[in-house]
Amino acid sequence: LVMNFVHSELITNETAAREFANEVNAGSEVVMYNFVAASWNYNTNITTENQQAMVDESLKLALFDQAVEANASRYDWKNFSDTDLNRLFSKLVDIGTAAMTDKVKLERLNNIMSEMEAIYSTGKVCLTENNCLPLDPDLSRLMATSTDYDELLTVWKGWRDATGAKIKDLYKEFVSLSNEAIVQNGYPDTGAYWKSWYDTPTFEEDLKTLFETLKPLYVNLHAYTRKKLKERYGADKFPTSGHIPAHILGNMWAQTWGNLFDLLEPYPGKDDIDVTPQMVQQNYTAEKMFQVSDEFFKSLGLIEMPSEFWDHSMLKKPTDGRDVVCHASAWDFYNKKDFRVKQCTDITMEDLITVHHEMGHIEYYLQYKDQHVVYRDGANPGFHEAVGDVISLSVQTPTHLQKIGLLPEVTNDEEAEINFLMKMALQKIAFLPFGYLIDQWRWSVFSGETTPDNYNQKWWDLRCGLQGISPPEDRTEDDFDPGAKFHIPGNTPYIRYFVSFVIQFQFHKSLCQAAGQNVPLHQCDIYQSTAAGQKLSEMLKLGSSKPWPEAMMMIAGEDKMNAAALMEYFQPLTTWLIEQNDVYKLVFAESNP
Ligand SMILES: CC(=O)N[C@@H](CC(=O)O)C(=O)NC[C@H](CC1(C(=O)N[C@@H](Cc2ccc(O)cc2)C(=O)O)CCCC1)C(=O)O
Ligand SMILES: [Zn+2]
Repeated sequence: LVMNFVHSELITNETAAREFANEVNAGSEVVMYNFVAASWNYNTNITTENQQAMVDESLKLALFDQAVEANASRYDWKNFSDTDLNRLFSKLVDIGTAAMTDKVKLERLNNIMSEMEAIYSTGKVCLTENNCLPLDPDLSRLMATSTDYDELLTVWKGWRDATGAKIKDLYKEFVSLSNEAIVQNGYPDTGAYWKSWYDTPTFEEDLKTLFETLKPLYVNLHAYTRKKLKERYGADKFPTSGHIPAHILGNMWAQTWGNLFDLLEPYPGKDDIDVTPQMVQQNYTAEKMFQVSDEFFKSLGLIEMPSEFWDHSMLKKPTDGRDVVCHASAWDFYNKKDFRVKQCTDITMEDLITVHHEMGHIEYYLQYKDQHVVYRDGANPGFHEAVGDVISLSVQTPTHLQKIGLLPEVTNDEEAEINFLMKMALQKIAFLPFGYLIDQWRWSVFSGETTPDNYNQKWWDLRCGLQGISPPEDRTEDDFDPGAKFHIPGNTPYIRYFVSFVIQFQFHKSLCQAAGQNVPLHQCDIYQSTAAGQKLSEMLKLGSSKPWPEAMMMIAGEDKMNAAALMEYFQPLTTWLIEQNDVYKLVFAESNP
């Protein structure tokens, strides 16, 4: 067969192009539904046949994407006069790792990813011969409540032996296959592709500026926390570097420190703003927690959860012995009808916050469901992470908790205010270096700057240098501590959370103004404000159809990420902490753990 390549001219007809895009949309909804449904089945029932079915669907999706890219490339889309059509086509041809033409390698890549996720999600730590505990809820509860230094160390180390160490070799292969695929999509490495979603040439500098701006708040909180932890565990347990051992912060990864509130509460004996006891006492169920959240969204005039959500979500850990991915997640089935949350919900305030976070994703899906499939995304990934957290900034205020019957009475004095801000800081400020460093590590791995023989060293350089957290016992390159954090085996990018933790305060400030709330930012509750809801939904409906600075301008009145709103929110606590910390600087010794 003589292959005669006809140098067909690029198609310039934009009406034909729009027609093509509409056909792709219809096709995408079917192929995406099949892939998401297969992923859902695997995540809610980890079996080899469900794993294979998911891999099969991801290969079909990749082939579909390759065909779309090939056909879209026949259009002269870069020169379209219709800027929206240009934007749409730029997304049609940008298919990520699906660009891998070698089917064997593409199948291997997908198999590795599902294998890493299975190892992580079925990981257990055996405290005694026949007492092996999973992360959710057992190990998480232990890390949150134990004050036994050695017990915490056993769990901390055990989790990393059961997950990270077992994932290391798979991850090396994953990195090279992912990079090989992404090069075929026109990017130098996977990290470059992930950063392209923010479409900002100064993105990394902007992030560094934000981090440096916020670092003093973190240093003060870190110094105060370390002082209190030394009182609890003894100063001899702390390295001379000024770092805090990683296993005593109330969380498996020391990413948020809210579970230390009992120790760190500045003025004990005030209102019990950790409403977990009230939730338990009022027989809260997982369902009830989601109904409380749904009611808040409805109060803003936003879209309520459809019946499919209630019929098909998995709102608590199954009791039939199935292995599931317990890590909470929200799901868009791309058929404009099916939207679900999968969460092994615990009856705690921490999980009530997570409920709102997941419902924020669902609200975004609902708001942009009539967009073209390629536009059914956040304006940038940070936007998607911010929606639920913005709502929960209002929900967590003592006045709101009182409105929904979880706080009997609210004391309005300086000390109660500092207590509240401390609780919020342990959730938001403590997180900032962690949210920042995960993809600093990953981008360096994808770019080749960090090679497999120093994966762990680089991880701890960042953990010590940026977070002031050090390993409670020696680590080697036989360990793979990044692999003990869901998003690494799960291959979920992470800088989106750092972005979210900054912009959610910009959104909050702007929605509070729209709601006519003339109170200090940390006391604002936008509950029942349809004006705030209107402003939020206008932005959400866009999905990713416009560059994110336009969406940012719509909702926040400025087109850049800006730490000012976060700093304004925490200002009273910042002042208090400086007084408490005898204003001494904290120096994290650079690289050595
Ligand atoms: C199909 C799919 O994957 N869907 C995506 C959504 C989408 O992309 O459409 C999704 O559901 N991703 C799961 C992920 C879950 C959580 C998470 O991982 N959080 C980070 C960081 C953090 C910590 C504190 C906090 O308050 C907010 C964030 C962590 O726990 O380290 C767990 C608890 C909260 C959010 C999520 O919802 O973002
Ligand atoms: Zn999220």
